[in-house]
Amino acid sequence: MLQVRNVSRVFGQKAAVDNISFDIDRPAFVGIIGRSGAGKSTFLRMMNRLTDASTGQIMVEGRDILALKGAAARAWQSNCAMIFQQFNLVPRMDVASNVLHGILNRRSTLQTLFNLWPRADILKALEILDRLGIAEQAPKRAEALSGGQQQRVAIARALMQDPRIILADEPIASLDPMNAQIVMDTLKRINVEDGRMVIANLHTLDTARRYCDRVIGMRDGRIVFDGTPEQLSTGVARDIYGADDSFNEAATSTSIPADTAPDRAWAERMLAN
Ligand SMILES: Nc1ncnc2c1ncn2[C@@H]1O[C@H](COP(=O)(O)OP(=O)(O)OP(=O)(O)O)[C@@H](O)[C@H]1O
Repeated sequence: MLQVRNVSRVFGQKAAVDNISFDIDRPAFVGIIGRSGAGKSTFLRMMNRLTDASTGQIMVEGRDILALKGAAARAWQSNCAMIFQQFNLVPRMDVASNVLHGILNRRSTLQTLFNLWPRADILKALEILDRLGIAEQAPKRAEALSGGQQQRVAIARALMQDPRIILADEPIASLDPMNAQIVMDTLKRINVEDGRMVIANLHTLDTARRYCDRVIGMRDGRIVFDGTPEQLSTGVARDIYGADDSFNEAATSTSIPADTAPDRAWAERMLAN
């Protein structure tokens, strides 16, 4: 599905991402972990073409998406929607319009000017909000919602684009444990039920272990771990984070209660049904 080949991004003298390569061959839930400055955001931003790569290729269905220009690059961006730590909604705009903004680039200037949306698009937006459990929030201003609800609106906006891949840059870093769980559950559902690949930068080990099929560990721009959550031992984590023996996993925990979060066993049951 996706082949990352020798991708680097250099800022001045420093390689933020340093010659990384890996393949993802199915619509998996992939977590990227690493300490601050490891290069996680830069990688996601290159995938979404928000940042140019210095060298390398990212091949998707035989096309190097890093080489796409103009309309082709924009089409790729709507195929791999991105969600951010700070939600990036329009605060004073109502929730439904925020969701519809996911397809803003498909509208004419005139439609945009008069805020005209085809009925089918409005119904689709409401359907997505309903699926994510926040349909009743549709008329409210985005700024009136809790952080967890706002992140679900951002996910709804991403789904409006009907993307094959969802890139999530620290999607729960601003949320309390309960809302973090709701947002991670939502991303997992989309991954399992829709078969959309999710690549999420995560700053907590327990979340990566619980929700991901595969975890990639980055340190100083390089991949230093690529394996299953089971292989992500404390020793491996210590190495990824460049920590010493005093490394304490609890310091990277979201405190999502273990007995309530849907885990990979849950996802496997869903897939089996
Ligand atoms: N636009 C930029 N100009 C200069 N340096 C940058 C730029 N963007 C990122 N960097 C540098 O690249 C390195 C990697 O940053 P990046 O944001 O990708 O790391 P990260 O792992 O996502 O960290 P965090 O978890 O703090 O977001 C850092 O040293 C950062 O300062």
